[in-house]
Amino acid sequence: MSQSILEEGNKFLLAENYKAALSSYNVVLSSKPDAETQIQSLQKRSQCYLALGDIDHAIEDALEVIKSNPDITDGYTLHGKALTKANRFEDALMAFRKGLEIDPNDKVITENLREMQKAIVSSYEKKEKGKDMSYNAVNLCSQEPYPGDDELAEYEREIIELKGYNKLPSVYCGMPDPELALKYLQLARKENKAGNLTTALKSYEISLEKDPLNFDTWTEKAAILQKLERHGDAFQCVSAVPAECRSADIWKLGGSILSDLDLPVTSETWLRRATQLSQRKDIEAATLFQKVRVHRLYDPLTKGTKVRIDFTEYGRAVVAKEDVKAGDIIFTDQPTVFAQLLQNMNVLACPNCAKSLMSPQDYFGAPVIKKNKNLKAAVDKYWPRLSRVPCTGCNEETYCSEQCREEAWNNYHEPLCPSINSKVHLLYDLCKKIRETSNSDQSLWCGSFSPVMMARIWASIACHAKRLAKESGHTVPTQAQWALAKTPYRRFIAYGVPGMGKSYAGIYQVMRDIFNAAPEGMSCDISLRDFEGRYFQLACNVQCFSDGCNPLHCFLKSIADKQQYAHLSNLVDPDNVPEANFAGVFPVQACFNHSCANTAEVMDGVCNGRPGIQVRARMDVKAGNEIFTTYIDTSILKRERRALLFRGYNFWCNCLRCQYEGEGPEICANCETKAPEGKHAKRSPGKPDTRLFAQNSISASNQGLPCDVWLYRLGSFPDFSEIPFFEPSGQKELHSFSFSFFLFLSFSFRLSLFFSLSFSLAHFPCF
Ligand SMILES: C[S@@+](CC[C@H](N)C(=O)[O-])C[C@H]1O[C@@H](n2cnc3c(N)ncnc32)[C@H](O)[C@@H]1O
Repeated sequence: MSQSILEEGNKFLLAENYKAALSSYNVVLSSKPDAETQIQSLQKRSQCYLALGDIDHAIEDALEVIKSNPDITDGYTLHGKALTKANRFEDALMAFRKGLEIDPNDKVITENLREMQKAIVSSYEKKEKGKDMSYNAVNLCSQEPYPGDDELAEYEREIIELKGYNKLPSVYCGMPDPELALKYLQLARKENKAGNLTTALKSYEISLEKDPLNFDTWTEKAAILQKLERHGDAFQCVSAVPAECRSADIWKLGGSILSDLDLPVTSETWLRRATQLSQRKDIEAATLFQKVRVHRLYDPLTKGTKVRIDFTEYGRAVVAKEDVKAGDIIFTDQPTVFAQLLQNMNVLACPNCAKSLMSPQDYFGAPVIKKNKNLKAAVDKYWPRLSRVPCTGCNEETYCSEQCREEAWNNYHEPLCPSINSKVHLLYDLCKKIRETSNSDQSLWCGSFSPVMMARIWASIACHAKRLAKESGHTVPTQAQWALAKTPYRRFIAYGVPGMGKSYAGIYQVMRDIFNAAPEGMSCDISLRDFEGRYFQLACNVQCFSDGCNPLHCFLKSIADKQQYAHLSNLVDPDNVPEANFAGVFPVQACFNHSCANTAEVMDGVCNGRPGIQVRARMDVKAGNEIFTTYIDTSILKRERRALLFRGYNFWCNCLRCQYEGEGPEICANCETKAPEGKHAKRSPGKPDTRLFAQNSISASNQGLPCDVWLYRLGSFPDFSEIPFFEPSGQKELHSFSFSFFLFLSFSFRLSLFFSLSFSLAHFPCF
């Protein structure tokens, strides 16, 4: 009976009569059919719901199918399709992934992934095209004094006194003669305009002798002196204008001169005043403020490297201090905070310095070593000697040395050690739970958002604050000491959608519980805003890394020239080496802006003898030019790149390459006409930056060719001039690249995040 109704339903479904089909499947399912019929009906009913736009029910049925038969791909395909329809792309991706784990060659899933990709892009294009959601860096960056600035300002005041910068300049005051003063002022301006600075200066001086109360003259003279690099004298001139009479422009000039005098905190005070007086309209003053701040905070970090940090329209930016050659290591960087990804927690590594602690048994397996005498001899001799030093209070952390144990204790572990904090087990339980479950949210936390990483941020702040309190003879830190302890994290931008913390209420609660229960002097109450801010800091800045020189690498290197052990390297599958991967935030590297034609790349590296990252130039960069890395896989199409960057990082990319490329391989970059079938540009999927689509009528017409010739270029960005023209092949492999660029599977890219799709972004300035 139910079989015949099922067949009837199938006929309706085939005829796209979804309502009738739905009724048939309802009848079948209410008749308690056998397991096979039930699965089939649920599957078909889910399809009907989907076609009728009842996505919730479609999802419900898909989940039932998965529950009844988790080992076939059908349920996951349906689930993924329904989630795609609901615009829940991350969840859909997870569902399809699970299906592909069962059958990596499932063509239906692959096709659905392509459909989903198109849906993502068009949903963005529809909603967002033309809107510039990128933040206005100058307006959003705070001008609040930095913790500890009071002391620095006092120190700078002493220098100003000592050097006499604030002394009133001596002026010979004869008989006041405002008319003559004006004449000389006009003359001075003329000379200044003509570039005769010294003559102009003389005229300003005479003008001031005749009218010493003309503040414009003082200001203009100061500007000339600044140009002549007589910064001390220049500051004396702006100081000659009483504070209450200073215009926004005078404050700005003074701020700029103070910056030249290397008195950044006082310079910031003057520039802050200029910004306030102009009611934040003077972008130049506000930008200069951020430039001064960025230099004072970052110069110590970039000392001895080929780069400096500057402030541009996109906020902080990495700029070449000197000419950089392709292949140069530009700098190395050490994480401010990091944690091992939960995904590979089974690979032992030092939680304090990220050094791999893998033993030969972990790599080869004890039985293999026991059986293979040669291997045993080699590992006995050449495997690096590693210590495993456990925490004395708990079983959660094992370090590579006593030094790391001590450092970890002082820097973050004390408030996170179960022997000290009765609530910390909540964190470890949470991690365990996340590793065991695998819905998309949880997977995110398994990656860059390891809750351990979040906990470590507050733990390191708490340890730092307690240390500062101790140094001042107290047990509980003051507000100022807490603020000072937070300063290392101010380097990381926090940009995202307020309110997201509620989606992770459980994780937030665990953080609160832990830090409320932390030992005296370390306990703090984490507000929801604080939680969100830290979360977005990770979202915008986190970078993956691992020990690039792990014991296996060292071992293989040591035996490389030993004839008798040469064959042992065959025992290692280079694609399957267990690796302890970490997510960290790196202060200098976090200043890199993105370009789809990135001039530098981030790699595993060694910094101060510890695992960290190194940044290598991909091409020559001239001194003074900004250096860019990429946040995503750049081998994908412009449309997808832009959608991805918007989704993950909240900006529409407008890099050189995006400007150069057309809207797609089927659209003319100049006139936006759609190319006919067979005339689409050829791409080479998965090959970053080797083939660039640049089918454009400008180039075509430059060559004297009409727009409808449909040419495209092949070559290496950005050397356009050298790129020859080729005839299109008509190949339509537009979407055949792998989906692995989604989420953070590729460690050479930043860990891109996918859930801050929003239209109400906010900056968290004090983070
Ligand atoms: C890791 S930060 C890069 C440094 C950042 N400029 C800062 O001040 O901290 C990432 C953020 O920089 C901005 N950004 C980076 N590259 C950009 C680009 N090409 N265009 C616009 N904004 C960009 C975006 O707001 C992004 O979320």
